[in-house]
Amino acid sequence: MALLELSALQRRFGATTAVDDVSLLVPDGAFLALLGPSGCGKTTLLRLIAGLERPDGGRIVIDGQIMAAPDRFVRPEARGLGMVFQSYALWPHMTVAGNIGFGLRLKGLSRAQERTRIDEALALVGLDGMGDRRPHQLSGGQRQRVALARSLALRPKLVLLDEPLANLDAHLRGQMLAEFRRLHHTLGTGFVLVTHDQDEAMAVATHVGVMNAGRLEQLATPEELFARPATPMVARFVGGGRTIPVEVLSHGAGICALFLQGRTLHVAGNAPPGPGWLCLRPANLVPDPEGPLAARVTGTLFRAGAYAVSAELEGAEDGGAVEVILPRAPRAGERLRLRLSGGWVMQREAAATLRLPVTQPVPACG
Ligand SMILES: Nc1ncnc2c1ncn2[C@@H]1O[C@H](COP(=O)(O)OP(=O)(O)OP(=O)(O)O)[C@@H](O)[C@H]1O
Repeated sequence: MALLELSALQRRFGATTAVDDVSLLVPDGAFLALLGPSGCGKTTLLRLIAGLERPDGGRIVIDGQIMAAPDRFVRPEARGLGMVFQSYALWPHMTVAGNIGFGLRLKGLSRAQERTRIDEALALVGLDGMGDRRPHQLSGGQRQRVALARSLALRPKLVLLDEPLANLDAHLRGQMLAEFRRLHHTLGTGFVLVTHDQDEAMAVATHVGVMNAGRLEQLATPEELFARPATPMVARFVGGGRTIPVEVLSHGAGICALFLQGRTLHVAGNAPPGPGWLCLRPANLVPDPEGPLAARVTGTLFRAGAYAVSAELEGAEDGGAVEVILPRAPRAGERLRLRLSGGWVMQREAAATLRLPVTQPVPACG
């Protein structure tokens, strides 16, 4: 059964359409990350799923149950979901156990059952024995774990995470990401994570939905997003990608022949002959003195032990901006020779019609 099914979902605020005709279907046990630039509508979409916003149109089905439709609206507390927010939203005057137990009160459990659920939830997030502390006696990372334990204690079918790591430092963020992944594997609970950090999304998600101006541009596995972006926006947004205008000469068996810098190159793609975009990520351009392409260095940043070099492919229609990773610092204006070790070609016109069929389930990845 599908974990989450959204059909033609709409949410408007005055003249702004925050969520614009979004349809998607994710399978049971998926970890969905909603990714996109600020203001693209990802938080509104999460709030619609949670029941904190009412849609202006469309339908939300969670685990086979209609939660919102033109004639139906299930209240947030009746949706059986867990929610973890950036702010943690813990009660400061209650102990950790009290905070976790608060949501359990409505479940009609006995004191002993409640205690067992609290202890189980604390153990799940690695906070055994901390039930008597108050939130101010915990670190930021520990508070985030309490917020997570509180939602897991309810044994929800789906946990919604709204930028839950935004207040943590890089080290703690890494730890919590590993924790989310572990919990997802061990519990089999579905997760929906809202983030603007693509490394975060790619690290934990089985499926990533990229949003732009209220619309869903693509829903795919992280690997698919990298290898086969559906729209120019996804190509540019994910993984430091750049798009170069090219002329596609022919297309067959998933390979496009294209014309660039006076040469014919063969690159994976789905574009018919005519104007196309060559989508390149830094890893697709390899320095090679015999390489067929030439580019001029325009800037350099030292990053993660290597040089992230901005360059311009010679002769490209729109300046040909690309990024290349070099093991040495290049000279300003240096002419680099490069070869392609990957890339993706898409049609330049009518890119919107190239959207992948997001209403179809995407196979779960390992
Ligand atoms: N309650 C509201 N009233 C009016 N406009 C709103 C409201 N909530 C969101 N919006 C608008 O809807 C659009 C989408 O906002 P949303 O918060 O969903 O984006 P986001 O992708 O989560 O952004 P960010 O990453 O900055 O949090 C924005 O233009 C925002 O200004």
